[in-house]
Amino acid sequence: MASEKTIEAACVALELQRGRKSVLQGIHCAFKPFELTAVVGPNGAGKSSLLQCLSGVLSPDAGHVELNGLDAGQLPASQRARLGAFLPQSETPTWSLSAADMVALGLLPWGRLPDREQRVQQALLLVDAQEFAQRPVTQLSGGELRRVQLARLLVGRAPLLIADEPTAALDIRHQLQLMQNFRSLADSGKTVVLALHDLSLAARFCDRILLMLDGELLAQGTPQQVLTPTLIGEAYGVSCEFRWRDGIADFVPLDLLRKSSG
Ligand SMILES: Nc1ncnc2c1ncn2[C@@H]1O[C@H](COP(=O)(O)OP(=O)(O)OP(=O)(O)O)[C@@H](O)[C@H]1O
Repeated sequence: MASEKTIEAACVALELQRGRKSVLQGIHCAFKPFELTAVVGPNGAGKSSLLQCLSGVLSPDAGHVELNGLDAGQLPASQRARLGAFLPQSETPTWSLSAADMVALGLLPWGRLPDREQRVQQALLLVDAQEFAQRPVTQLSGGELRRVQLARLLVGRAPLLIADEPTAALDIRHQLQLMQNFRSLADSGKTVVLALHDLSLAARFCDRILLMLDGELLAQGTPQQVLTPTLIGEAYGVSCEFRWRDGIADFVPLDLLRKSSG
């Protein structure tokens, strides 16, 4: 199990309570090798909570996560870390370690690999952050730091990659580069799950979309099946149009359908 090259992850009847609020209800979904999945939905819909359960950061109150058919909650933490890597939505560094050292933290689950330095350099290159390698992470801009944190996610060997809003702080060039990287990683057999707010990027790069609303899965399927004006209207309360041109989706929000509650 520890040396799995590909992984199928599944959420089975997940329920999660945070404070007094039920934030995940009856979640059933599966994530497969070679697939890039976007989890989308309005603020507070439960995307981060779902990703935190999938990665093992949170334990669900009911239901479970399966990794290649085994209950992930029963696996030792070290083994689970080798199977799935997770980038949380936000994280403020408190030590002034170098960017290269921060990236190397992503290799901890594998011990001291002989090609450690090479892997760190390759991961920094993937996110265009080689020039920051020796800079203290406390002195980077928000987007620069995010790219270093993304390199830490990408540096390891885990077959499951989970990232919460990975494009949020990035400029458009680095957003595009990152989504191309995630696409290539999925094409090479990784199982990739991203929470995204950018529906154009989700439609263009992802195989599957999970649309969440109020802790439930409102819809799941291909971008064409899920990103429809009806479903987007129901989830976000906006009217919209998707324009497709040469496989590139352009999501255009048109107007508010109801007063936003968020
Ligand atoms: N630590 C917490 N304690 C209590 N409630 C929480 C906590 N974290 C999140 N929540 C609540 O859980 C619900 C789901 O939050 P979650 O962060 O999963 O949503 P999200 O879809 O990722 O939102 P966003 O798009 O704003 O990041 C929200 O109602 C939120 O207020």
